[in-house]
Amino acid sequence: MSLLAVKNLSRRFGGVTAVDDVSFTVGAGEAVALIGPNGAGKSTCFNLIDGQLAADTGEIVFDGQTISGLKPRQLFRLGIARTFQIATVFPTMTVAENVQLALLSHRREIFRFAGAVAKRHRSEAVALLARVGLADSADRAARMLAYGDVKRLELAIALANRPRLLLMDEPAAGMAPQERAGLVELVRGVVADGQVSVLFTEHSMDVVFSFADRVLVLADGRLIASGTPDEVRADRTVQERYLGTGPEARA
Ligand SMILES: Nc1ncnc2c1ncn2[C@@H]1O[C@H](COP(=O)(O)OP(=O)(O)OP(=O)(O)O)[C@@H](O)[C@H]1O
Repeated sequence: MSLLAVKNLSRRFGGVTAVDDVSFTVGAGEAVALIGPNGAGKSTCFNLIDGQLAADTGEIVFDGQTISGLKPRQLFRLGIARTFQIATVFPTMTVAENVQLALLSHRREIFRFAGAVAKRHRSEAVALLARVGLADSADRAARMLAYGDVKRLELAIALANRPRLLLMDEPAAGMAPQERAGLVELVRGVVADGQVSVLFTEHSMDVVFSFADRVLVLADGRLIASGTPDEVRADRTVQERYLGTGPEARA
């Protein structure tokens, strides 16, 4: 059974059909890329899946349960987490405290222990930081981190909530090629560990083709292709409508 099943999802904004009868699945332990040109409907799809937007029609099923209409916080509790293109961390807190805060939140202890973040769940936070290669930075202020490391911290924060599905908005945006490769390797490792599936949007084709098990291509709100990276790369429609005209094609 799929972990996530999106069925005939549609959402309009005035005269624009941002997502138009889109259906796809994400299996347990799978990394799936959702790609397409600007305005294709990728963010709207994410906003529908994580409950920020309501669909006009269609259904979203997570782990066998219909989740259409649930609020972001309820979905978060069910195990759907999201990282954003612009990383969201608390810059004046230490790297470890950022993760400790997420652990407090996950355990619903945030109101009881908010004043004592520095003490709670420290060793678990450091273990999560080690998983993303940031253990040595545990006691630095988050604002001191290089951009690529902020993205790693954001991943550790997301993992603190033990998600089963991680939605990643352009995880490699703004990164140098070497940082990108490091992040891909890291997230691949997390997926390979089991338990977490990833659905991500990305404009960097090197990330898409090195990371995704499967690729979904949107254009004008419609799913125009899906398949393995090789299948999608070879697809004439995708080449014409996206890859052939995208920035990567010109690079
Ligand atoms: N809140 C909104 N109000 C009106 N129109 C919207 C809104 N959100 C998205 N749209 C429109 O829906 C379409 C799909 O937008 P969306 O942001 O989902 O695309 P995208 O594939 O994520 O693009 P990008 O790669 O540029 O982030 C676009 O035409 C956009 O202008």
